[in-house]
Amino acid sequence: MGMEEKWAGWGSALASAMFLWAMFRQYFSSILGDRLGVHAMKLVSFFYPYIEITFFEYTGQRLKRSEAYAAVESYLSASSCSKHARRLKADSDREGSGSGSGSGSGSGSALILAMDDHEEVIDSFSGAKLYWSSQIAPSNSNAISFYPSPPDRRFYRLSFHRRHRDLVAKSYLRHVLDEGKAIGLKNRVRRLYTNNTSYDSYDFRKLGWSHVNFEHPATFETIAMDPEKKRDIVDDLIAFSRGKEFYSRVGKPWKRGYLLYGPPGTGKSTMIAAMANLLDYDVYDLELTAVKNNSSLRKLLLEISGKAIIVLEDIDCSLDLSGKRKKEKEKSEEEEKKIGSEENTESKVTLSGLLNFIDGLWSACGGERLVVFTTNFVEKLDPALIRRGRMDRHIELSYCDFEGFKVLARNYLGINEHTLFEKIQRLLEERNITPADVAENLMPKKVTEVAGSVEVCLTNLIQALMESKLNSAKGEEEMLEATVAKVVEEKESAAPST
Ligand SMILES: Nc1ncnc2c1ncn2[C@@H]1O[C@H](COP(=O)(O)OP(=O)(O)OP(=O)(O)O)[C@@H](O)[C@H]1O
Ligand SMILES: [Mg+2]
Repeated sequence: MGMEEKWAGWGSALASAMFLWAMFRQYFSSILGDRLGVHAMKLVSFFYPYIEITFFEYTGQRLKRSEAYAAVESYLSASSCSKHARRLKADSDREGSGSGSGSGSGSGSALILAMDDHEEVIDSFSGAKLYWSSQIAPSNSNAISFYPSPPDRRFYRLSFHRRHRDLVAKSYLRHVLDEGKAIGLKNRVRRLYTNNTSYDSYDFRKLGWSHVNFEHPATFETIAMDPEKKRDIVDDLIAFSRGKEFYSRVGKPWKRGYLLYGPPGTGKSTMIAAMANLLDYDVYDLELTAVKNNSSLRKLLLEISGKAIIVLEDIDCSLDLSGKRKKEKEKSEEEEKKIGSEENTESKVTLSGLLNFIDGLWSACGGERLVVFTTNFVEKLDPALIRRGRMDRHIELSYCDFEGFKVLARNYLGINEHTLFEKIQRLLEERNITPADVAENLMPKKVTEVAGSVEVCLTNLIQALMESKLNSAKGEEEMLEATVAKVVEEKESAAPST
């Protein structure tokens, strides 16, 4: 009798035994049944001495992709065992894992190869053979429903002989997870995320964030600002990114808040990009007006990984957060009445929801995150929102000074000095011009402009400076505006109400 026939014989005998067991269990007492169950399992394990471990892609309430699954995926994509896989999936930018890459070229466009569904590979570790398969379990919802049926569940299954149990539990799994995480981190393509307009609670694959690869070239070297201030910010950021132990020692979640404020065009958004490039973090650009309510905001927060900068741009315009919390309460009571009306698609995120997002209990999930607010009008913000501890650093980005100009001249024109610098320095001391305007004037306007282009650019800048507002004149203008506003307000409040 051949080996295959022998196995087939055993297989059918086992199947008959299982069938008889099922019949038996149905008709005899549970106590007897349970005892027999133990013996039946022993019998099965005698003929099938393999142990299986399953790693599902989404676990628990499916809020978050499993880190173990992502690590296994990266490990299998990069490990030598996957070279024997016949069917692979190729993608240049897959969801969530920062997975291992098989091959590819160019930053951000690495082609990621992973085992296709129902593919099997064999790994070996300390003399043991480990069998990995990637599988997909179809959703078993047959009910006809108005909502989309739950999606299929992907998982990896590891099988090994029971004699390797200790080896797998004590060292192999640790090895896979550590290697997988390291590979994932190394091949990570940094991403810029933005939140979708609605969070689909019926399909967890429609996650709250969509992304593109993050490709902003800004660095701290190219930012025009006071060099000492710049050094201070860079040091602070680096200390934060290395501060895991410090934060756990002092009992603080590993996160830090930055408030960047200043007039338009002074480099707030550019600084966020430079921060991401310095620390190698992903950027989550949160559009608050697209978040339905506080609970959606929490779900979004849960999907944010570590090593991330959460950005809320123009926070003063995002929501009506400027009012005091009392006003906010009145407003939300009013809005609560509107709940249920279909036309009411406005965001119902409240100030307290946002405060919880920044430093509530949930905010500690994930770790290693920066929260950055930007605004043009810092005075409009509720003090609770920007108090130290929430926004740990307040950084003012202001009009271009001579030091800033020198950085831009070096970046744009490749020069460290010029005879026109003195005049420009004098003008910069007298007048307000944003770094964005300086940069625009230093940009060559023609492709062919080579000889004399430095003079042309610097003369353009001098011209722009002459046309810009005087510092003092601006100050006076602002004071005048403020006084007029105050008088009007006083008059209105003094007028008898009708
Ligand atoms: N400090 C700076 N250093 C270098 N370049 C700058 C700086 N500030 C502005 N720029 C240039 O000006 C452009 C606009 O700057 P940016 O978008 O960062 O301004 P912002 O402060 O975010 O403005 P807004 O308040 O309108 O959002 C950038 O593309 C950048 O090239
Ligand atoms: Mg901006």
